[in-house]
Amino acid sequence: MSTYQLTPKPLTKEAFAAFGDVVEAGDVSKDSLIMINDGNTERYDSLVKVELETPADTAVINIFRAQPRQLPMKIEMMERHPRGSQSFQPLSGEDYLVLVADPVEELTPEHLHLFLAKSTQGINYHMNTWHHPVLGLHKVCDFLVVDRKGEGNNCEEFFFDKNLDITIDL
Ligand SMILES: NC(=O)N[C@@H](O)C(=O)O
Ligand code: NI
Repeated sequence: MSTYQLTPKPLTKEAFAAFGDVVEAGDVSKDSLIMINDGNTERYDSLVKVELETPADTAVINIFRAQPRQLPMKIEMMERHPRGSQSFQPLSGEDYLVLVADPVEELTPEHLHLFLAKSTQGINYHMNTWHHPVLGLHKVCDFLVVDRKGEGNNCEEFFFDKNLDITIDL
């Protein structure tokens, strides 16, 4: 049995850029920030473009209510959405984990990248980015999820060899 233990890096725009976007107010380029509502409100505008495979697809807004993961946690699979992007915005005030992988067809533990996202940071997986299903921590957490609805299968899964012992922890 080969053992791999991953601990997270802090989530930053730069570190996550190959996999998607970090969605947060405050640290954005000046042209994203628009004052609206007669100066009452800061609009952090168009931080992410929702990716949809065809014009017939629709972007939908969901809420995922995730049970907290028990750590250390064994990682058995990854998934990707080939027909659209998927974003997660935390609603419950808790940090969470984000596990992504390099764009290869046969994943090995070396392709995995684990990030710790702050409770103020959302993420957007670019279309077809390998990721683990939502990894909420500490308590039941809600996430606002924007992703693609349309024809065809939009979820491909990869299962690691059962002889691999891959675990994530804080
Ligand atoms: N299956 C589903 O909608 N959830 C996953 O895509 C996920 O990333 O959590
Ligand atoms: Ni997903």
